[in-house]
Amino acid sequence: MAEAPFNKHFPVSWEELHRNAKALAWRLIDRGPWKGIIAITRGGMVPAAIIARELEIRMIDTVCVSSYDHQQQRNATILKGVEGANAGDGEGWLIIDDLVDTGKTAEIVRKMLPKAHFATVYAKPAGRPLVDTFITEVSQDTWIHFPWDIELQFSQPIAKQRNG
Ligand SMILES: O=P(O)(O)OC[C@H]1O[C@H](OP(=O)(O)OP(=O)(O)O)[C@H](O)[C@@H]1O
Ligand SMILES: O=c1[nH]c(=O)c2nc[nH]c2[nH]1
Ligand SMILES: [Mg+2]
Repeated sequence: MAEAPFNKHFPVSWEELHRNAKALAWRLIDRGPWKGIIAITRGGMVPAAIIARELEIRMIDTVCVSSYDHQQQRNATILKGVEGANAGDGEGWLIIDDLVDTGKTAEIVRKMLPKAHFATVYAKPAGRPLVDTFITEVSQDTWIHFPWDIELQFSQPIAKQRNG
């Protein structure tokens, strides 16, 4: 697939992620009770852990999907489904991911668990219709940099970045 043009960059700190995942937990608590959480690996595991702590959910399983090599999207591969969780059609279950971008990953997981509630911390417009609950929307040409993918380093002044 062609490289997506990500013109904007949206770095997220651990504190921001924690705060936003907690905000998501606040939105989800009244929609429960939940039978358990299905985290979409790997990005979904971090918000899933925070939400599980806040909602006192101890039943957690994973769906293992891989679809990006950094910013390059390729065909999604399902490495593991949810056989262990006995989640049936997903009724009463919460699916957690860090974000929806094109919505490809969400589409695949929704097919596995059509009645589950799909929640993410971030959403881009193309994926937004596939999510039941999210916290922050960013534009489609924005790349979100999660805290586990980045480290502190020198940053060019904006003027230099714009002048090339
Ligand atoms: O809406 P989409 O276009 O499908 O993109 C969203 C998915 O892409 C990222 O996962 P990725 O496949 O990069 O794997 P990772 O979570 O292991 O980093 C992200 O964590 C979402 O799961
Ligand atoms: O770290 C990430 N940031 C993103 O914006 C994104 N979109 C798809 N997959 C992604 N991973
Ligand atoms: Mg992911």
